[in-house]
Amino acid sequence: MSDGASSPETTTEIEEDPHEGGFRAHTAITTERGGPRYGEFSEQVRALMDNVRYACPPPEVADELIEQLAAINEKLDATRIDEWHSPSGTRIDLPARGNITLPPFEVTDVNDDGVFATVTFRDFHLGGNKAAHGGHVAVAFDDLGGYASAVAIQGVCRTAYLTVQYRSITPLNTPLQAHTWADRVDGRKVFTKGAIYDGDRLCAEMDALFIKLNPGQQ
Ligand SMILES: CCCCCCCCCCCC(=O)SCCNC(=O)CCNC(=O)[C@H](O)C(C)(C)COP(=O)(O)OP(=O)(O)OC[C@H]1O[C@@H](n2cnc3c(N)ncnc32)[C@H](O)[C@@H]1OP(=O)(O)O
Repeated sequence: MSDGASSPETTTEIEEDPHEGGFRAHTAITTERGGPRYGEFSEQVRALMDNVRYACPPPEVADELIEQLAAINEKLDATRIDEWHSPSGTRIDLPARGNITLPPFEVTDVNDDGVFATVTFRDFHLGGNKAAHGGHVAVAFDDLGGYASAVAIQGVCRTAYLTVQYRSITPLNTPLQAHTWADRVDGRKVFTKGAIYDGDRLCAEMDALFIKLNPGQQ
């Protein structure tokens, strides 16, 4: 995130922050949870998913991998904590805030014109014929649109609807320019728009409504 970027109401430590409803009343922001190598850890998981998407392991390799993956999962299972304290989704120093379920993006600016980010769809986001799956494009819009809405209304929002116009192929493994912005705010409603470009070429557009949650709202 760029210096001086504005952000929704945030907190750097949530231990004292009351858990109000399904979302926190504040957006947790951290840079240290999970330790200094959490970014590398996340990237290894993404590389795993990239490889799995294209892998065709012979049976003896599958046998070996299943054992290794089972051991890894056992080790990871022992480190699980609750969602409010997990690094995933709060590490603003990492791609997609350290959330490996999102297409990795880096926020380059947040200002009065909205949120600007570079998003790169990976091999594991493949829809077909080297193009990103449309659902993953919507996921990127949901998170970056939610971010722009939260900044505009200074509070955590949930998506009421989100539509995507797929204008041209969204390529994989290519840094794309994403922009989301609040077009209009009406009470708790934030009408939000977005676009993803590959250079000058428009890949997809978003039209969405985000609603600011009331205190305690699920
Ligand atoms: C730095 C880190 C950043 C971090 C930034 C991180 C960003 C992450 C963003 C992720 C966002 C998600 O994925 S959220 C997950 C996906 N979304 C959901 O699960 C939401 C499920 N739906 C709901 O929970 C609910 O329906 C809500 C909260 C959306 C709305 O319910 P509500 O709060 O009771 O509000 P309600 O009274 O019904 O509606 C309020 C007003 O909105 C209108 N409205 C409500 N829904 C709709 C609709 N679909 N289409 C049109 N209009 C609607 C109503 O008519 C009303 O207008 P009026 O009468 O006032 O004029």
